[in-house]
Amino acid sequence: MQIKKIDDFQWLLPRTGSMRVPGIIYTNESGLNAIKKEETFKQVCNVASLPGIIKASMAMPDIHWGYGFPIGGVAAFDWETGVISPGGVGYDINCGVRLARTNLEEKDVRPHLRNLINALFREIPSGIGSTGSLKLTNSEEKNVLKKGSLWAVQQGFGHASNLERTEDGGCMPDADPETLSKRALERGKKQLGTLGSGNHFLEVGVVETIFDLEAARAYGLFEGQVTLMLHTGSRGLGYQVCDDHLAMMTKQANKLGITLPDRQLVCARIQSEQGRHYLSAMACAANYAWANRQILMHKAGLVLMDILGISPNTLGMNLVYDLCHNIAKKESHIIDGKKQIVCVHRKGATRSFGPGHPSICPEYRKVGQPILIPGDMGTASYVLAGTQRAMEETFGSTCHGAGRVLSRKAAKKASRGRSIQRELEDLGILVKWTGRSTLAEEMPDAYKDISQVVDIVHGAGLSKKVAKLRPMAVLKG
Ligand SMILES: Nc1nc2c(ncn2[C@@H]2O[C@H](COP(=O)(O)O)[C@@H](O)[C@H]2O)c(=O)[nH]1
Ligand SMILES: [Mn+2]
Ligand SMILES: [Mn+2]
Repeated sequence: MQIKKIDDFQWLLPRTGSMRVPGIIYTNESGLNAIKKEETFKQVCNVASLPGIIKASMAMPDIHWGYGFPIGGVAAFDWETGVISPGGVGYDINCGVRLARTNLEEKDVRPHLRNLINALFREIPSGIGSTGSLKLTNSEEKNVLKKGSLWAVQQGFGHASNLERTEDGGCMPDADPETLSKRALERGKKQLGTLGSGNHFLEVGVVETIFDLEAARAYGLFEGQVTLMLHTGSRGLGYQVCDDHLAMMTKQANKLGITLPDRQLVCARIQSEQGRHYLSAMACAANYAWANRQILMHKAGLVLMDILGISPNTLGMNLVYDLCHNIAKKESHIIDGKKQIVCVHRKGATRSFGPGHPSICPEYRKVGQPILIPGDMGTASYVLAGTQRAMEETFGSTCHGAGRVLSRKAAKKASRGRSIQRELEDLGILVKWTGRSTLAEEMPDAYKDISQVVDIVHGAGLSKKVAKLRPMAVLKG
């Protein structure tokens, strides 16, 4: 497959065959070598062949293979003529990250760390298929699906001020619970307030370095500060929505009038009944995920206060931001000098809206929206800020994590004969986990070097480095 260097951070996959637009990969020379080129480039090119795609099929430096669309992929489709694809959103609809800051410093927490991680492990249900203490009635579940984070706040989980620090206020419009299958609703009733499995985590961290003082001040971050980072999504409900709609769209794939290069790219016109049906169900799952993260972060704050024996004022917990990295959104962007309404698919990619964007809350608007980039449980995570350049080049998007370099199977093999827990403890990081293979599959070597990935999006101007966080204690699914 042909690839041409555009500059130090951008590579072009020129149009060939059925591609309607070119592919663009954001990475550098060494990042390019780390990508499994055949399978991932092919996925970028396949996405470029879908109807209504605008500008380019893009990939961020954390790119790796995904179902149909690559993880780390960004693609925008014209709202009138384009398509929506469940594989372009992913199975875990609105999987995302939220970060809370506290008034505490490492020295306040370090002596209690073992008790803290044990208590978090007790209080936050985790693992595949885990169920929570919240058992929803049918009508309560429908309210969750319609209201998202607001529902959680109304039940006493967190504060109303959290909403404006959540992407889209923690609620996508047009969420109609009647679009969900019985099975999806059934799965959702028992799983609200649970972390999930494997890659999902709750992490106690500390701000190690500040790169951009003005943005860090706006976000309320300072060196030595203790933070809580949460990564989870819409659990079995979101999975079921994706699965249901893949099956429905596959049945009616002939309606699209094109031959798909890969069956996993199955999609529907945005302006079709099927397209609208999926978007409404996706919005329900997105709202469920926001409520889930709102509940879990509140619970984590209660555990911190209990273990440290401190008051809410001493803890001073405040949401920095909450973002989704598996979503399709109706957005307005300037394309070739003209405003255009598009459906931006970000699958393993994060919104990166720059300074002045009206959707950013007033405290952050001057510096751009916060972006939360988890790395891995043994290295680091980053806080970045959105940029104008991202608005111009990538429909306001950047990377979402380090991205895997080892498959789960390869990671398990590479961990044989090692104690990942001990390796992490030697670095001062405590870890508790639920799944039998989680620690091996999720070990730091399974992921790309987060600092390199972040240096690429910073160098490419898609987002700006604000702060680096170091993990202290990690709860994994
Ligand atoms: N700080 C931590 N980051 C982690 C951990 N496990 C995974 N990760 C990073 O999160 C992203 C999430 O990507 P997804 O596609 O799996 O949703 C992943 O790429 C890693 O970089 C962790 O325990 N702590
Ligand atoms: Mn997820
Ligand atoms: Mn995720």
